[in-house]
Amino acid sequence: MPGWSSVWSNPYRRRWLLWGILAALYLLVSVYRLSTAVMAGSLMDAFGITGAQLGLLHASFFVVYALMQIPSGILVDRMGARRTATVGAAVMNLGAIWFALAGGYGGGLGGRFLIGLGGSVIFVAMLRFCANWYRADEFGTMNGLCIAVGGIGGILATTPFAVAVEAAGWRTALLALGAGGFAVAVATFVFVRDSAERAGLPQIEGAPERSTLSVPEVREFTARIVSDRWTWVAGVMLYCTGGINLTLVGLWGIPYVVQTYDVSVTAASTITLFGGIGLVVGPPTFGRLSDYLDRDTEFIVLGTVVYTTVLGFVAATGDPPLVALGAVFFLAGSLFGSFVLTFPMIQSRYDERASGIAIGTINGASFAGAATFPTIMGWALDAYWTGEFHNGARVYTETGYRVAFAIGALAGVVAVCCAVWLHRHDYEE
Ligand SMILES: N[C@@H](Cc1c[nH]cn1)C(=O)NCC(=O)O
Repeated sequence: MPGWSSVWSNPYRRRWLLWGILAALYLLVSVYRLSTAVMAGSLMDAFGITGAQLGLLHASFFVVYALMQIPSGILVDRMGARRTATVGAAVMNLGAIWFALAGGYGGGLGGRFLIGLGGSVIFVAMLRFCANWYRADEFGTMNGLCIAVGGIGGILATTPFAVAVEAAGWRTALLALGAGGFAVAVATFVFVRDSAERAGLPQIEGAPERSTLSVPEVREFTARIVSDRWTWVAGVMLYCTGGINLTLVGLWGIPYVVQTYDVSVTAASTITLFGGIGLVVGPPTFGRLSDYLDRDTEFIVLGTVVYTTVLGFVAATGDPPLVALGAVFFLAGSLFGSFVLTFPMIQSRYDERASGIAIGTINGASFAGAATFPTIMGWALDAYWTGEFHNGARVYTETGYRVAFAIGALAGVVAVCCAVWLHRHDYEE
């Protein structure tokens, strides 16, 4: 076991410690963003709100998160990962405490808005940190590991958070997370440094100091990245795949399983848990494979084809065996690991100092999908609804759910087209 002083003085060890602090912040982002599912009943009761108002409360996070991705990239490339993540973490945890103390719906919306606003900068800051502290041929693996941390957060937001809410109440559970989050924000400011040089350590071989951008450079890179056709194609692919994943795991997956298989919410949440496990396993695996084999678009094409096939399978069968459904959710989560290989790809298309803007721009697309697909799928479900209610909630038909999954498969077809374009474009370059 290396001693503390060797961890501190060795840049190859110190970077893991600092990455761990940022990862703890991102874990919290992920817990906060998916926590409404577990608190749904308590929130409706505490604020006296309808399902639609609860949906808006949940979606408000994704709207602000998506809109903030390009500004987050700009902040990270201008101010550095440490300062951006510290401010973001303070705002996010202030939002959580605000939410926990809210007396009504307006206060709750304000708190959730602040959680989304502050949380939106953490992931991009963490990747920018990785770009400075890890070599280019380690970046795919680090990118996958970062996404996996989000997957762990998604898992913690299910049964473990439900147990905490049950034991202490939603307000106390959120207050505890907010207080813990503030402590991590302080640790970020005190310990994290933007590069080995800034930490007073020898440079990491192959990861040179990447200085921040000037204001004219920010303008120039933002304009170039946003007007690049490659950005749009990768963005549409992430919009379709990330948006559908987050919608299935975060919203419609559980009602689908409960109503189609007549099982409890707890049992149904095991199925969506498979999606979270997939997100923990897939991204580091694809990232490692991509770094090792020096391949990316091949995995992306394969990933989109399998993704579309499994969603199409549910649409075609309607009620496949639960084991098969678990496999579908697991695959959907894991294959996201192939889609986010676009992050290291876009990073390498531009000056390394603009990696925050580059990654932020396409990362926003998944969350734009997460803000729109719930409504699109909701329309399909409503269109086939027969008027049945259970405990005040609409009971949708199997046909409605099949159409919703067909929308997912259709989005998958669009993603396949984008992936093929990216592959051919990569080949021609
Ligand atoms: N964790 C993904 C989103 C996702 C896709 N499927 C399930 N979750 C992601 O895009 N992470 C980046 C981030 O900003 O959180």
